[in-house]
Parts: sequence; structure tokens; C-alpha cells
Amino acid sequence: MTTSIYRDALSIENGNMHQRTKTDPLHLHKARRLPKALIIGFNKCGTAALRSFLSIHPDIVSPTLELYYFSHNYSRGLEWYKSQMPMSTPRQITIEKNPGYIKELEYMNRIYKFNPYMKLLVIVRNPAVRIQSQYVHNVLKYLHTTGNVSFSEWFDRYPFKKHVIHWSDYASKIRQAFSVFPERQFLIVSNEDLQRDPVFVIRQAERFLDLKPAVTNDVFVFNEKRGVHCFNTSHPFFLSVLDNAQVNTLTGCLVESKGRKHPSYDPQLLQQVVNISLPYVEDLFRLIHKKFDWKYYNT
Ligand SMILES: Nc1ncnc2c1ncn2[C@@H]1O[C@H](COP(=O)(O)OS(=O)(=O)O)[C@@H](OP(=O)(O)O)[C@H]1O
Repeated sequence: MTTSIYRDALSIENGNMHQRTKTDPLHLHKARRLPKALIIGFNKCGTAALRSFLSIHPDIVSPTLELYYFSHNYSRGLEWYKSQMPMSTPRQITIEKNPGYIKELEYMNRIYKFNPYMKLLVIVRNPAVRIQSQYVHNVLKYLHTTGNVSFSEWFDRYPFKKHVIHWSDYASKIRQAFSVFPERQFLIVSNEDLQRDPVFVIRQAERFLDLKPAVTNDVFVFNEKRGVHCFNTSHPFFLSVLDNAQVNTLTGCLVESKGRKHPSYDPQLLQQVVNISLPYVEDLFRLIHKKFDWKYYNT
């Protein structure tokens, strides 16, 4: 049974669409539609790349901005949320991404109340590498307050173990989300797979979202300088991401803040990080019945 909020939202949407078709038959039923799928986590794991890569699919649209609706902007209401969505046709799926949604049980409950059939995409990343990404992100973002802190100094500023666990424990957040939604409503992929072979990950998402396979290898080109896949700017699909603020329209790559240079590890620090995070990685693989090929973690 559809919950009331989702049903009401759908009827508002259908009502609007109906009016529009009656007055403007050439409008092709375009309207702003609420998401049927969300990318809910995790920070610094490639959520922007996953969102951007998926949004090139002809049957997917996605707002470029993170809207924080199920977290900080909940009081703004559904009509506000809907007004932030891009226009779409009835066959297109709208996907929003916010890596913070998976962090709080309350946010997951709000999503369930909105739509118990929501499809949820989660991207995870080798924790030892993810922490380097977090360091660069924090140091650049908070440089004015932190000063130029080295990678090992940065660890010293936090209770070290707690800090590593906080960023490595994907399993407890996924388990929490599994307590709200059935497991079949999740697709869990890895940043490493997305980096290595975007189409491999997009195929999984197409199947999960019940979409026809449409994204092929020629949509992407490997950019040697950035060391990641970027959009092939001469592919006709590229036109659909021209309004994506996170894509450089000249190079087809994600903006510079998505793919920064990482600091090198002191071997002892790396070993400590791996030792602390290993049980969390094992827990994750057990929970999701799937393993990712993560360097340093021979599980
Ligand atoms: N093309 C491509 N393929 C796969 N992954 C990519 C790609 N481009 C960027 N990235 C990765 O995205 C990392 C940033 O993650 P998020 O977008 O989740 O960051 S954020 O939490 O929203 O700030 C970012 O992390 P850093 O490399 O540490 O900057 C990248 O690993």
C-alpha cells in the first residue's frame, strides 16, 4: 500500500500533469517529479560521480544540488522539495543524492514515510583511502581555522581510534538503514569499481532501477591527467549533463574538488588505520554478502 504522503504527492503531480496536457498538448507531459531513488551515502566515496554518471542515462534526471530535504530542510515541506527537481517526462526517474541521509535513523524513517518503495543507492570506498580524501577535504575547507595541518597531525587532533572507526564503519549505518527498508531496495557499489569501469556500475544501477541498458563505454573517456573517467564531450548524451554544475563542460570531467591529490601515508600510520578498520570492513562484507577488492584488506 502506498503511504499517504507519497500518494498525496503523486496525486498533486498527476493533477498538475493532467492540467498541463489539457492546455498544452505539446508539453510532452513534462513536470517536476519527486525522486523514486536516492543516493544516500557515503561522504567522499564518489557520490557526485555516481550521480553525474547515472544522470547521463536518458531515463534519469537529477538535481545538481544537494537538497538536504530529509535532513535539515525537512520543515520546508514536500512542495518545496518538488519545486527543486528538474523537469522530467513520465518515463524518467528522478534521483537525488545526499551522502548524509544514511547517517541518521531519523532521516531514513522520513524517507520511508515519504515512500516505502524508495530505491536506495549506496557507494562505499576503501576506508584507508577514504580517510585521505577526508583529510584533504577538511584541510582545504577549514584551512582558515585549522591552518596547514599535516596528515599525521590531523589524526593527532582527534581521538585517533574513534576517528578511524567513525569513517570506516559503513556497516553500522547500512544495518541501521536495513532496519527501515528491505535489503532488496538497496544497491551497494564501490568507488573503486566506479573508477575502474563506470559502465559496470551503471549496468547494475540500470537493472536495479528497472531501466533499459542505455549507457555504453563510448559515453566515457579515461582522462590520463586526472586519472579518472570523464564524459566523452562528443557523445550525444553529453548534452544532457551540460547544466550539471559539477561537470566541467570543456573537459567532461567532474570539477577539481572531486578528485584531489592525496597525501602519502607514513607506513606505521597506514598499518594502524588498516588494523583498526579491518573488523569494520569484514563486518560490511558479511552484512552485504559481497566483497570489494580493497588494497590492504586481504579479507
Ligand atoms: N570519475 C570518477 N569515478 C569515480 N569516482 C570519482 C570520479 N571522480 C571523482 N571521484 C571520486 O569522488 C570522490 C568524492 O566523493 P563524493 O562526491 O562522495 O564527495 S562528497 O562527500 O560529496 O564531498 C573523490 O575523492 P578524492 O579523490 O579524494 O577527491 C574521487 O575519488
